[in-house]
Amino acid sequence: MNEQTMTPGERAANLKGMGSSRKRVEDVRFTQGKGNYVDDIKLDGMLFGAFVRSPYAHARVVNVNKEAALAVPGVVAVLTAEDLAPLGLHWMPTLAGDKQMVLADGKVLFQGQEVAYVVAENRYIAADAAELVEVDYEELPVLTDPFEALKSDVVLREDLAGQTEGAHGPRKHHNHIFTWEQGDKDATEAVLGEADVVAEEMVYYHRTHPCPLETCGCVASMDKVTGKLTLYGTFQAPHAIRTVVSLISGLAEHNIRVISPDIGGGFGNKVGAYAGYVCSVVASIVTGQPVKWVENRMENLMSTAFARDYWMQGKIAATKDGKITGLWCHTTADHGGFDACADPTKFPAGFMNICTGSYDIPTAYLAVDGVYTNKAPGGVAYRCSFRVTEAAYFIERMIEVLAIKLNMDAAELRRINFIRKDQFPYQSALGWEYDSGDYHTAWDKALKAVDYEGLRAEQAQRIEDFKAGRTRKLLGVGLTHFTEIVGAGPVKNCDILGLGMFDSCEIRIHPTGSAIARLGTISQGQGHATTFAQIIASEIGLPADDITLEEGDTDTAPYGLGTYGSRSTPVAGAATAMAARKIRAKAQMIAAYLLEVHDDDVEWDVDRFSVKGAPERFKTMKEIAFAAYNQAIPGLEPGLEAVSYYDPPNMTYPFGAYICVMEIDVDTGEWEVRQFYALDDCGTRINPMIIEGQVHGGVTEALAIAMGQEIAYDEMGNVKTGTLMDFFLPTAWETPNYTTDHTVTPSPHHPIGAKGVGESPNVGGVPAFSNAVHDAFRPFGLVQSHMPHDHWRIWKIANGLGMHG
Ligand code: PCD
Ligand SMILES: [Cu+]
Repeated sequence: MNEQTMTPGERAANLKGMGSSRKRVEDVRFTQGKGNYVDDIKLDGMLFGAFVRSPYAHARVVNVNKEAALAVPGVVAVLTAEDLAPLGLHWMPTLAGDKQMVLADGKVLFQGQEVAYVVAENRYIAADAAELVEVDYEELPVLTDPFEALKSDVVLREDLAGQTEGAHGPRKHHNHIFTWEQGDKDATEAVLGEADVVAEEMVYYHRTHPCPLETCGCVASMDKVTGKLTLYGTFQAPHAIRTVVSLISGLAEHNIRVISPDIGGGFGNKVGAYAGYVCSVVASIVTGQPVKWVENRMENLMSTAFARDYWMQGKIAATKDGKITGLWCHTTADHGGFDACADPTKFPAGFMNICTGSYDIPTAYLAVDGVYTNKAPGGVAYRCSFRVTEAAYFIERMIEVLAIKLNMDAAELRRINFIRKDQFPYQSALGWEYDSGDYHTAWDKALKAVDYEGLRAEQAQRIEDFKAGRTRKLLGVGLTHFTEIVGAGPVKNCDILGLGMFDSCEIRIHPTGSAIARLGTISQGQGHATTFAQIIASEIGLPADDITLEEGDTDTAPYGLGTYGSRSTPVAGAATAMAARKIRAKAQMIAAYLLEVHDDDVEWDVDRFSVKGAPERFKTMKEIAFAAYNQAIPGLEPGLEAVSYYDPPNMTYPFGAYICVMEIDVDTGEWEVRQFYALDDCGTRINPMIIEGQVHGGVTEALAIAMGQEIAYDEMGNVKTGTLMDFFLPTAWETPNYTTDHTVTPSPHHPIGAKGVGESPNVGGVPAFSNAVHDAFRPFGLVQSHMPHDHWRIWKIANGLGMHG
């Protein structure tokens, strides 16, 4: 084949552009063990830092004695709040505008809180010496229940005592953080008062943890000669970290270089700033040597950002034939000892106001109260963007509860309430403008794929058999139709610490027709090097294999807000397409010059510009690239590169229909997923194989959360699930087979029509699994029970329903 004879289709396939299941280019390195993670970084004279952490959930720190630790050979320094205070570094601002102690100053608020930081020649000495730091604690009463906390006389945050205004408005109580209200309270209450039917329920989404394979860590290296600080770390938002480090340390931002090397899974855990980063930076400045800090698994589970812990009281109103007329929700959000949620500033409960879901609900009201307790701070993500998982779980449970009350089929109840295709762009009662959707088509496709009618018939037979004593197993059909909101976001309403949430891409085409692109985002396993090259390949006609992608080095990448909230495709993906289009526009002028025709007389054709009406006269992108560096073209600068900073006009609203078929043994509480069907609509699909991988991963995490995973505390505030012996991570053994499917409803405002997908499977998966458990017991009277649905809890449901004789 040569360039003259190849058909446009063949030339397009050669590019491996959008729509191709191009193999992940990252994996050649990863599968050979050649990844380069933070812990692989070894610098000359590097020291190691380890924390002394509080064993108590609430206690006064009366005294810290470092002497024994300092006497250990190889120990270089032991830092406490007292050492940091004169530098103003004993606290740091959280992403939610709260004040978090870097090292405990007089008091600890959760088990595992950082009290002292030991710096030593290696990790072993640091750990041994940390054990020798003597801390005198005076125990205080512990509050682990947010409802109790709001009533208690015990003041958790003494530093805020008497402060009636918080970062998000007035505080009602000394353990209260904020109240956030959306929608129309009076109108919603009026609707509830007049409705034919109102279903009411408390929906609890337990506390869990992203638990990436690689824990959090960093290496701080202060070069005293150049005055430059290099900070390597597991950062999902490297540029934001650079700005934060500059603001809190006083170092000029141009003297800080932040590098995120390979990241072994982020899942939201690596968005925030941790005490370990600050202490490592200080230690490197003080000692003049590089300092590494890497958490162990227990530290990661106990002290870094948790997810969820939302108590959602709901009321849903409907006519007697099932048309929903109103939704009311009051959420009590347990934020732990500091408010460290990673939400855009104006959204203290994230995008929880997407809780009207996929339904056309005319009137709604949402209030969220954030509360301090003696638990670890965080409250970020874990495949949910900003509290979207909680919102989807809430509405998908409320729909089921309403179906019970109406004695209706839950699939039909959804169908009659879906936002119709012709209603998009749809204005929701809680303030969002959904960009596009076609819920009915997706729903019908899903029900048909699993033979929904057949399943219900089988279930009816099973119930009969169970009642007649012929089986001890129940069958549950878990339905979910979710609507996600990703791509934060428009600078007009989304910022983190004042930084607008745009994103960026810079592309440079080399003379020989290959390229490098740099983005403000950072892959943690999503495969950006593969997919973003595909966008460029389609846009400018150079093979994806000839495009290098680089992320995560703030000295080279354009400023961006990072990767979380499935924002990379909606925001940086859009920037990538826009930058590529700038290049194509310049290429058009170069081509016209070379072909000696007017700019308007050439047209784009896959990988080249050809003369209109004379397709045999053309210049390929490769030829154009060379010309850009080799010819003096009148009126044009040499070179071929472009940068785009993209501020999206709106979020994108991916959606999906998930169905889980589950068998449950009422005597043992054991469950088995017989079938799991996941239909996702993320608009234009860049790489179908990567999407499928994202869905497999996200549904598996959903299985974990719904069926067993929990960060549980006892009444003393001890973390009961601080190891992987107790914290459920599914292995291949527990993971069922998934069937993936899709529809394509492009985003009307995104340059290539793509929406995010990474979070969707978790948002949709959790309610699908949970609804399956509930559905199995529905015929026997179960309305609502709390996750995680481990064997013991399922057994208790069966027992409570009198099924054990
Ligand atoms: N339409 C479409 C979309 C998408 N895609 C693809 O897919 C992926 C994803 O994307 P997105 O959705 O946009 O997202 P991003 O931003 O990138 O990412 C993020 C996400 O992602 C996920 N996934 C994953 N994977 C892995 N492997 N690892 C990890 O870590 C992770 N994480 C998780 C999470 S959690 Mo957050 O942070 O919580 O908020 S959020 C999140 C990429 O590659 C892309 O390109 C395609 O293809 N197409
Ligand atoms: Cu999230």
